[in-house]
Amino acid sequence: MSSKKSDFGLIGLAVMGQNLVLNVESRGFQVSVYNRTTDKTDEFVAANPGKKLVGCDTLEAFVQSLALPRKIQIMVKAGAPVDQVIEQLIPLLDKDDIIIDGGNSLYTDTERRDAYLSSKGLRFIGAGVSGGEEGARKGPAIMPGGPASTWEVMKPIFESIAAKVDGQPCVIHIGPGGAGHYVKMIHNGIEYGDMQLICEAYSLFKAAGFTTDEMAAIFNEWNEGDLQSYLIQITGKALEQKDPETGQPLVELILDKAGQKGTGQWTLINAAENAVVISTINAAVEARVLSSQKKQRVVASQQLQGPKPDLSAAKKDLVAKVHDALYASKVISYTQGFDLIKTMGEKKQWGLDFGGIASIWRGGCIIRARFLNRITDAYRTDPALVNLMLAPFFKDLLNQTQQNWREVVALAVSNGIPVPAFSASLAYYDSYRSERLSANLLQAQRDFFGAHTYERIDKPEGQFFHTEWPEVIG
Ligand SMILES: NC(=O)C1=CN([C@@H]2O[C@H](COP(=O)(O)OP(=O)(O)OC[C@H]3O[C@@H](n4cnc5c(N)ncnc54)[C@H](OP(=O)(O)O)[C@@H]3O)[C@@H](O)[C@H]2O)C=CC1
Ligand SMILES: O=C(CO)[C@H](O)[C@H](O)COP(=O)(O)O
Repeated sequence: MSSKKSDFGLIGLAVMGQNLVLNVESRGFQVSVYNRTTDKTDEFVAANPGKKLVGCDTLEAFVQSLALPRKIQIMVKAGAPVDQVIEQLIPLLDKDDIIIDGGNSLYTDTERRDAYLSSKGLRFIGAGVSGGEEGARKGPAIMPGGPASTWEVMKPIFESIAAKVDGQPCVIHIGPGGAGHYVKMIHNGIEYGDMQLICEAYSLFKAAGFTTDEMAAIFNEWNEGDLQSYLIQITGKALEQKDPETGQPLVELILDKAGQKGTGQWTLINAAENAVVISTINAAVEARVLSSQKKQRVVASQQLQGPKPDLSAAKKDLVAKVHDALYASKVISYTQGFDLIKTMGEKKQWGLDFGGIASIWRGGCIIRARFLNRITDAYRTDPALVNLMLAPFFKDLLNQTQQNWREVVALAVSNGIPVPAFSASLAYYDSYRSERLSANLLQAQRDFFGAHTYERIDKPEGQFFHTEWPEVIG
């Protein structure tokens, strides 16, 4: 073991932890590592000879191997394991040591841990990390939350390991307390939306008779244009992949039951609590839920009738139309995600920098995409922007794409092809741009059955009226 104290320590050597350690080490730092199952520590260190790694079989040895103030990142399963590791660390640490939780923790857990560790004289950063295995190794996007003074201590390491776009590291101090994990949660919600929109494009192409290789070529081409993004890129690559056993496109052999670990659902709960509409993300989460009910769907497919999907007649223009439907729906999804971030940021007084958040998502993370430059510009031009759709670039884009977007949704609906995220996005757009909705009738209904009162268009706002409606129960 090196006699020099390590610059950084990491607990939790699963896929993310291992790759982050290699990333930090590659930037010139010595890193101590610990994993509950100690064989994994030994295997990891043995698999990486010649690197500045210090493998530790006990937490005591791990803590003692670190330079003061200690900087310890936890990369274990989110939830109770994080609390367990923290409890084990507390008696071993000195005042002002820093614990960083880099997992997908719920932001309210982060707030609780922040207050608890602060009461023990320790410093805490809750940092969302995105980029998967490859991002962790080569440069993730990092969303750290916690005291600004603690961020300053961590900044050199975080900035050196983060992805770079235009020379800028994909990490900024998001805000105090749980702000970092909150923004990571919304990132994941948006990730769900992006993925579902791509899957809806795929289902339309399938119904039009495109082969898997043709679809791969479409996504590869889209990745050269406005839709350029990591998720479009990997979709093209995934569609190209052949199953070694059968030679068939692998994607067509994968069971259509989506998994989820919970960050999308947390986003929905938070949106409901804050009365913010995130219908595209909502549709994406619910699409995963319905997909997972495979047995029920198989039974229903034999009992519930609908049109037989056939878009072959529309095949010629379909690629351009679906491109626009996807692009417009994606704008809506980010509009809703940023609306939620803005609402919570204001409620919690986090002082969030929306342009900065969009800018660090341009690299390293799963939702990295060319069009995040446009969101960055929109918020840098007008940090108080009420709704992203109203920024000049997005307003024009939605005007230009909407005819194709409407045609795609109409085509899907008339062919019985579920496009919940495309259609929810379009409904949001049409609702938001409606000067008058049907809520006048809804208010009448509320007043009718519950004397809930209503306002009138011909009287000042804030005056409430009640009508003695006719009795309907004899
Ligand atoms: N995988 C991904 O692409 C991404 C994951 N994340 C998040 O990063 C974190 C780590 O993810 P990932 O690398 O996938 O690993 P996992 O979420 O699969 O967690 C496995 C690690 O947690 C450790 N662990 C589990 N329970 C305990 C416990 N009670 N005490 C101590 N250690 C425990 C395991 O140790 P042992 O070996 O002993 O079982 C192992 O090191 C998670 O919060 C995840 O949500 C974030 C971005 C992307
Ligand atoms: O955090 C991530 C990327 O940023 C993970 O990849 C994400 O947790 C995957 O979520 P799910 O398993 O729910 O699809």
